[in-house]
Amino acid sequence: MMSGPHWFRPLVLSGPSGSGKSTLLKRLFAEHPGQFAFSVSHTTRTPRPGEVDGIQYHFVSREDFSSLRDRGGFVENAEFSGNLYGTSKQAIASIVESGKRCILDIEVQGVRQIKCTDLNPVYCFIAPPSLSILRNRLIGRGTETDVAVEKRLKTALEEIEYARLPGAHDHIIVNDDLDRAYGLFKSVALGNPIPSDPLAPLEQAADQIQ
Ligand SMILES: Nc1ncnc2c1ncn2[C@@H]1O[C@H](COP(=O)(O)OP(=O)(O)OP(=O)(O)O)[C@@H](O)[C@H]1O
Repeated sequence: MMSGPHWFRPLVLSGPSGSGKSTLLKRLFAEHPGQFAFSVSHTTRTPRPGEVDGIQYHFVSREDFSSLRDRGGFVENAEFSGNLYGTSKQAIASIVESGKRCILDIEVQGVRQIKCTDLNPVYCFIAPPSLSILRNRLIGRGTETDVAVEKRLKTALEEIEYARLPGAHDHIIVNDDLDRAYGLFKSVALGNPIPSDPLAPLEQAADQIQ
C-alpha cells in the first residue's frame, strides 16, 4: 500500500457530532483492512456485558487512572457523566510501533489538550456544509431527541469557531458530497497533504441555529 510522508504521525480526527466522522472511518477501514487502528482508551466506568479489558477499553480504578494521569501518561483525558476517560501515550505508541496508522476520534477539549503535548499528530477537522444540513443529518440519523439535536448544534458552532482559528487544524474537509469528502479524507489518512476546504463564514453559521 502506498503511504505518504505523515504516515507515522497519529491522525487526530475531530468535528461536530453528525458531521460524518464515523461514516468516513467505516469506509476507510473497510477499504484498507489492517492498516489503521484506534488507540484503546482508559476508563473508570464498569465494563458492559461482553466488553473485554484491553479491547474496547482498558478498565481501571479511579486510583490507577489518577496515578497514570499524575505521571503524565495521558495525552488527553476528560470526565463524562461521572466517569473518567483518557488516551494514554502507551496506547498510541504501541500502534505506531506496529506500523499501523493510529487514528484518534476526539472532541474539541481533547484536541486542545493534545496540542499541549509532544505527540505531534496531524489534525483533521470534518465540517458539515452548514448547520442546517447538520441538523437534517442528525434528525435523519434518528439517534437523538429534538433537545439533544439543538444542544449538539450549539456545540457544533463552538467547534467550528475553534476550527476557524489559524493553525487549529492541519486539514479541514467539508463533508458535502460523501465521495468527494472521502477522497480527501483517504489522502489525509494515507499520510498525504491535501488543500483544505474553506469554512463558511461564522455569521452565516450562527444564523442557522437561531
Ligand atoms: N456526505 C454526506 N451526505 C449525506 N449524509 C451524510 C454524509 N455523511 C454522513 N451522512 C449521514 O449523516 C449522519 C451522521 O453521520 P455520522 O454518524 O458518520 O457522524 P459522526 O460525525 O460520526 O457523529 P458522532 O460524533 O455523533 O458519532 C449519518 O446518518 C450519515 O449517514
